[in-house]
Formats: sequence, structure tokens, C-alpha cells
Amino acid sequence: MASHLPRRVTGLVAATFTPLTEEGELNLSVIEPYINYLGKEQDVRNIFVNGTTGEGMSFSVEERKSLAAEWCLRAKGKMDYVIVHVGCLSLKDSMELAQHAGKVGADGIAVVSPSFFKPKTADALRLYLQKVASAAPTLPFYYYHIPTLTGVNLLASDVCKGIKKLIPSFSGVKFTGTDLMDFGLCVKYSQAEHLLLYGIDEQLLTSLVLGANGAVGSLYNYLGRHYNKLLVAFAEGDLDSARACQFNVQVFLAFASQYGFDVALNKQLMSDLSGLNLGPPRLPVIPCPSATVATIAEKCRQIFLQN
Ligand SMILES: CC(=O)N[C@@H]([C@@H](O)[C@H](O)[C@H](O)CO)[C@@H](O)CC(=O)C(=O)O
Repeated sequence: MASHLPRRVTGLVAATFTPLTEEGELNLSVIEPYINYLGKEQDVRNIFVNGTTGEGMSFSVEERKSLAAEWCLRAKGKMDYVIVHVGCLSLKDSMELAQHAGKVGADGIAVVSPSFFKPKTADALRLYLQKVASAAPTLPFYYYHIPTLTGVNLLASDVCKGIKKLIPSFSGVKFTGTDLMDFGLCVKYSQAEHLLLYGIDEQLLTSLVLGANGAVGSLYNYLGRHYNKLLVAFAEGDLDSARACQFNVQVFLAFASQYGFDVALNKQLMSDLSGLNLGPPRLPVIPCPSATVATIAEKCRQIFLQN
């Protein structure tokens, strides 16, 4: 039987922001220029949509479908890989979104654990993930581990145990956690069968040492070129340069954190730095004062335009 291996995503994956109008409605017209910006200005060719950065959980199923369809349509021929996040509190909603993602041409889907009624065991979470994956059985499936936001503190390495038998389309983990022992075990047990995409941008270098295959994050929206230098330096064994790149991000985030760096500030920063009008965040997230955004954007330019 001819084997049909799905394409693999590697390198940087921008976790996209969701463009909104000033009234808080979807602004789909920004998606095409956004994709052009990522490719041309940041040299980033993979996207992760409707995730944390994209405030996916704050949108209705219909809105998420419109977003997924538009991102996939506009990404055609311009992006190498589109992962659509389809996690919801309702299993049925997630299944509907998974099926829809397949229809509109996503390259993969990712799912967070439900976070109101939480799975108590890795078994329970695996069964949940299996159900969602079964709605789009041919689409590469990624488990999205983000314990600080879901409050689900199951080890990703436990969730991944035996998962391929349950979910034949299982392709990897998007690991947004600081437990590097858990991350290391995910890498070890995957035996290079599935991918480990790391999600804490300020610690990317550490994850590369442990074997990360790629990175999904918000900072790759506006610091893609900088992070590409880090990836190249690491691949060439130039650890001094790779560290210098990572330290610059840490200095920048330490500065931004004093002002309460969150998805609102991050989104507004992206608008300032890219010239795209991404609009406000959706409630309950509150916009950040524009003077604060300008201060942080200025710091960002100072650090990264000089290095
Ligand atoms: C909690 C959170 O938003 N984490 C971001 C990071 O990119 C984060 O913004 C960055 O590391 C700065 O702290 C990503 O992991 C989230 C992400 O990939 C997503 O949008 O789903």
C-alpha cells in the first residue's frame, strides 16, 4: 500500500492575532495583507490560527469558521502550513470546527483541553482528543498543551503515551509550558515519530537543545526575522549568537512585562510595528493605553533594529 505521509511543519509558526473592527466585529479584510506581511517582512511561512493569541476561545463557532476559512483561503500559495485551533468547552463544537477545518483546507488542527469541566486523568483527556480527531481523521492532529491557561496540569508526556494507537492522525504537541523535564520526555518518547512545537518564545533556545522541531508563538508575528537568525545560529552550532538573540527577547519581554504584557498589549504592539490595523481585543480583554503601546514599540525598535 502506498504510504501517504502528511507534510511536516518545522521552523517558526506565527500564532496570529484576530483582526477586529473598532466595534469588535471580525475584520476579515486584514487577513490577506497580514499574510503578505508575515511572508515578506518576517520570512514566516506557517500560521496557527484561532489559538490563544488569536483569542479563539472568545469567538463563536460561526466566527471561528469564517476566520479559519479566510486564513486558509488567503494562505494558499503563500504559507507552507496552516494549523487551525479547534479547541472549545463543548466536544460537539470542537468536532464541528475540526470537520470544517478539513473542508476549508487546513493542513492540521490543534486542540486544547477543555478547561471548565477538566479531565482528571490523561486517559480522560486522550479519549476527548480522540473524539475530536475522529471528526477529521485525515488531518494531522496536534495536542495543545497550555496548563497555565487551561488549569489542566496533566503532564503532556503522560497524555502522549499510547496516543498514536488511539489517534492515527496524531502528529505532535504544541507545548506551551515551562516544565522542561516533561518537554524532554515528550521528545524522548516521540522517537522522532511526531513533532514537538514549543510555545514559550522567550525560552525557545532551551527547547531547541532538547529537540524541539519548531516553535509556535506570538512574537514570530513581528520578530520573525530576528528568530530566524536564532534558528540559523543554533543550526550552525553558533551558540553565542543564538544566546544573544534569545537574551534580546528576554530583555524586551522583561521591559514589556512591567506594563502588564498580555494579549491586548501584544496585539496593539503588532499593529504599531506592522502597520496593520488589527483593532482592539475582545472583551473581557481590555485594550492597553496607546501611550504604553508606543513606549514598548519604541523599546522593541531600539533593541531589534540595532541587532
Ligand atoms: C500564553 C501565550 O499567549 N503564549 C504564547 C506565546 O507566544 C507568548 O505570547 C510569548 O511566549 C510571550 O510570553 C503562545 O504560546 C500562544 C500560542 O501559540 C497561541 O496563540 O496559541
